[in-house]
Amino acid sequence: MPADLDPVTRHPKAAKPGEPVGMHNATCYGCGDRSPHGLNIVNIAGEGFTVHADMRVEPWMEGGPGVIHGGLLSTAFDEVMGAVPKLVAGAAVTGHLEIDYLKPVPVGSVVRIDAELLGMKGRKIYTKGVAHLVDSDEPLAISHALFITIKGREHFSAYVENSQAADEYRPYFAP
Ligand SMILES: CCCCCCCC/C=C\CCCCCCCC(=O)SCCNC(=O)CCNC(=O)[C@H](O)C(C)(C)COP(=O)(O)OP(=O)(O)OC[C@H]1O[C@@H](n2cnc3c(N)ncnc32)[C@H](O)[C@@H]1OP(=O)(O)O
Repeated sequence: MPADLDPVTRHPKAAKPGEPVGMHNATCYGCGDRSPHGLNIVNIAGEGFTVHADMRVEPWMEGGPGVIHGGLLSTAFDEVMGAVPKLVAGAAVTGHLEIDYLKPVPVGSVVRIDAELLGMKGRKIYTKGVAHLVDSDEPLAISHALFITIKGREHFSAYVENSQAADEYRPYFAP
């Protein structure tokens, strides 16, 4: 992370502490409420530049016997940490995501991910996430991720026809 970070302020339209951060997209696998096989994560804005979300570890999320699949946990990190840019900048996509898995996360538990802004430089937004059980502060996994701000229309215009919601998006992407 660069030493000469930019000053950051909360976006005037950002969710207030305790409010849900808006979905990326209704058909987003992470947060969409119209993603039939998705995680349906609800990101909640916190104080400062933080976001958190709880996720019940369902049997279909299993990797090793009785514990969550690591790739699925990485999706949850990507989703919750990916909501942090919405507090400060708007649309952004993941450029880099890394995870240290410290302890298994049991099927049947409720895992909480706490995400925070570490800093911003130009289009680059540096974040950290910690996964723990809702009733414990012991970290089970720690993630660092870099998000890059984008212009949504430009970034997705070549792909929007692949969307489950292409019919609804088409008018917004019309030249
Ligand atoms: C009316 C309109 C309606 C619009 C509706 C839109 C609604 C939806 C809105 C938002 C949806 C968000 C959904 C989030 C879902 C959860 C998060 C995900 O899963 S996202 C999916 C996975 N990620 C990707 O698919 C990215 C694929 N990568 C790219 O597209 C490009 O590489 C991109 C955009 C990340 C950067 O490309 P460049 O050409 O724009 O910019 P460059 O110059 O390469 O990078 C900018 C700066 O970032 C650094 N950078 C880029 N990637 C880096 C990396 N991997 N590591 C370190 N630095 C990196 C570069 O070195 C550069 O730094 P220096 O400004 O020069 O200092």
